[in-house]
Amino acid sequence: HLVPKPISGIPYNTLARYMPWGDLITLGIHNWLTGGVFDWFSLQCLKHRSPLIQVFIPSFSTTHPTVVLAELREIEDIVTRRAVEVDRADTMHIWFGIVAPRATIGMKSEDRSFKEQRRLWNVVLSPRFLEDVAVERFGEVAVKLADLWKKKSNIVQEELAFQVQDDMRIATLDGIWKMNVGSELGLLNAKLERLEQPKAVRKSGNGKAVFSNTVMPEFYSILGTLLMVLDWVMQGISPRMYTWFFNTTGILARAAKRKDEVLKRCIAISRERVHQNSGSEPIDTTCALGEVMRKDFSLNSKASEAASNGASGDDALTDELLELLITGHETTASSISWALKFLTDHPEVQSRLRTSLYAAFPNSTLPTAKDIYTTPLSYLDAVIAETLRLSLTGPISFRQTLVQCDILGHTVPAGTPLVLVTAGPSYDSPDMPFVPEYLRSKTSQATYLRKHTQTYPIAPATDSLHAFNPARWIREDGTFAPDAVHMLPFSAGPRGCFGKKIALLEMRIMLAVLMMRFEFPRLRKGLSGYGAVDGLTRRPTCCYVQPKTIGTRA
Ligand code: HEM
Repeated sequence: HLVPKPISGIPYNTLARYMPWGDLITLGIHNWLTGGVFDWFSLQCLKHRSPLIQVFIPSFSTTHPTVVLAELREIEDIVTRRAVEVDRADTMHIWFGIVAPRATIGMKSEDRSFKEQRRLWNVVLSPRFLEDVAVERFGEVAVKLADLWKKKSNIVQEELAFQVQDDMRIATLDGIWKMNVGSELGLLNAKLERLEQPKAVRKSGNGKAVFSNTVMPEFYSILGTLLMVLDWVMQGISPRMYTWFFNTTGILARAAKRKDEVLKRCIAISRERVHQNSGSEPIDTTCALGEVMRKDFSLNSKASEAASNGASGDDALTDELLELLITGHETTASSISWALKFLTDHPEVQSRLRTSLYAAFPNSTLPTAKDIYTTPLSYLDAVIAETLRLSLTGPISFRQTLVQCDILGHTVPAGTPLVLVTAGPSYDSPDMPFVPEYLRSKTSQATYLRKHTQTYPIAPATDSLHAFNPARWIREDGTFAPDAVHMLPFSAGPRGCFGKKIALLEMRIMLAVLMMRFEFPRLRKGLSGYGAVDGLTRRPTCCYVQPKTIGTRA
């Protein structure tokens, strides 16, 4: 046999045991034919009609099979209550290690550096930072994105549609940069300026326009190279081979060097400002880095520690900052793009959303970002929840068993990689075999008893789980019901999404501003496909809009 010994009793593809690359070839073919990777894991569970299967993927482990779990209740139990047995997978460290080896995303939760970094960066999740800094920064970006689309639609006289994934990506990157670093990255500005120049439209016809390329600030291409490397390493047959290739060709080294120079300069400026003020005053509340430096300063002066090698060392800070820039823009860009697609294809939902926003903000001007953040907006929250449910932006979490443990009645050895399919058959294929209670972990059973609730998705009987219907998240009294459908789009527990609060506030502000400034008419079939490609997230391949400016509120 060419792959590790299977775990007894857990289904697997028999042929894969006799193939040098195990299941990787079929996964590769699936990816080549469909652009998907994440859904392949769900398909294997459906094929074996089991929520627990094993696959052989040498790039995840050459010594253990990879166990795939697609059962939401058990996944939630593992990520929230079994952190002593299961932690972040080594593969994540290999993948992210290529661009940010000291970033927490790849570290085990018990690592000292993980704890130190998190202690510093947790400041960005404080209610004060979210309301005073993050909301303001994303508000500025949302308005600028709307200005860009207004200009674009004026140029095409509101008669042609255009793709927006790229605009979304640069807007979310501008936003997360501003929130973290405080300065302008200038990507939306560059696009706005390009529209002032001749030949703003490269080509048009068939109901759509393609705008000319823009020369972007240097950091954009540096980050683009790092993301390309990360994408290849994550999806490639052998992460080590790609790491070697990118290292020997110098592609990675050049981008990494420039990235270090840029980010370390930002760190140095923030540190200098805090030191000049002896760290005592809340001087730099305009960005995360300022907050982190202030916290670092006070921790270090209390403990009289040197600030050079720990979490506050520049290398560690640079990697963590890069991690947040990467995880904090592509995820939200994909999710907001999916939301726009769903809303464009469901005019009745779009108009109900707009009406609810007008009711909440009856004045003729646009509400401020803070108003959008602090006002109860049930239907907007429902649209966001429904988008997250259906878009499957980050449908998989990677873990690894630290010790031998039981999963759904099977003994899984220590060191086994786990692929947790949060957005898989357990909530969109109700015909998966029922899991008897006795097979579940003790903590899962106890929680179930305590909650006394049905934890599987409960959709109204008349409504298909595949339909985009935000109303399923609205209670009879009109309030938002966050638990209407059991789902984990951000995973959960100590290693769930660090940026969940930021993502939700960003989606709220962006969608409210865009919906109050534009109508997005339904487009012809060729412009509304639902194809997707998987990279760091599941991204739509076709996301056209044809924004029509709404008069008085613009
Ligand atoms: C709609 C947008 C987003 C979605 C759907 C999403 C989803 C996820 C998921 C599924 C994970 C894996 C969790 C696990 O392994 O259990 C994750 C991790 C993470 N996310 Fe997000 N995310 C989003 C936005 C953001 C934003 C805006 C940030 C940063 C500001 C961020 C930062 C992170 C970080 C740092 C991790 C690693 C956490 C750790 O290792 O402890 N995410 N995210």
